[in-house]
Amino acid sequence: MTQPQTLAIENLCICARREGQDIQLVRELSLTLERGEILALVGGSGSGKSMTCAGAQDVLPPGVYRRAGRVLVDGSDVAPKSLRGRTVATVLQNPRSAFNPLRTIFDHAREVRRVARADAAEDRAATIAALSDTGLDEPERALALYPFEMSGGMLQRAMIALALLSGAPFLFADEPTTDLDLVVQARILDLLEGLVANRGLGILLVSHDMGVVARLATRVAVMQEGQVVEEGSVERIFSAPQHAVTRELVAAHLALYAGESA
Ligand SMILES: Nc1ncnc2c1ncn2[C@@H]1O[C@H](COP(=O)(O)OP(=O)(O)OP(=O)(O)O)[C@@H](O)[C@H]1O
Repeated sequence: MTQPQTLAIENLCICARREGQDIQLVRELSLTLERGEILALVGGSGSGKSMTCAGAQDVLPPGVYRRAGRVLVDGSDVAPKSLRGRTVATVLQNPRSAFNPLRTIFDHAREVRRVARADAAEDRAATIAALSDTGLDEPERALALYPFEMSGGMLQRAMIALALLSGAPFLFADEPTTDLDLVVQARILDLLEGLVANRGLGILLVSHDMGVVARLATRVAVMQEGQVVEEGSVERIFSAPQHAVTRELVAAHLALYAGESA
């Protein structure tokens, strides 16, 4: 089966019901993600980045709903919830909260492979291979570990391994390095970069860290109040930002960078 090359979100509108009124959290948002690229979604806190990722897969929190919008894979309409774990894998900010504390890493891996309809007889070998691909030490031993027995960096690698096991061609990575120390952060970024280069994954990277964006992204989409206000290549966004929000984000990054190198 050939893998899809393009994932498009069109005209996504997400609302929350508050005191009998609809509040728009994401407004007419459209984005296209290609295999082999990292599209960074940036913007201030509350601008709608996480809701966009959740809404595109219909995994919205209670009280929040998708009022409009469609998702297309290689130009064909698909049901957003059908993307989960098959076309799109997700890596979240706090890996500890994403794992079931009562289940081992292998239990999680088996569940991912079940959703991906993979051959159960190969679960163990495939899981060891995926854990090893993420650079986790002693992958065989990691199979039997519970989340509380692992560090944040190990868990983030395990979460990325689960994403690989799903075989999904696209990855939504929502602040994947925010809770990690700088050394582990750099290793996880290297790992994500490698997955794009070696496996041709397409990554939607949600980040508030413009340093991470400058290092990893191919393109950047900037959000404000639920809308994409600017989109362009990473070079153009940093060299000639057009929108006030983009200019602010770039200026804040450059000020920090100047401070660090002083
Ligand atoms: N469970 C919820 N119910 C209703 N509104 C919510 C809920 N969670 C978030 N929101 C609102 O949705 C809007 C978008 O939030 P979202 O989490 O997508 O922002 P974000 O850009 O990812 O921010 P951050 O960088 O802080 O994670 C915000 O106004 C937020 O207050």
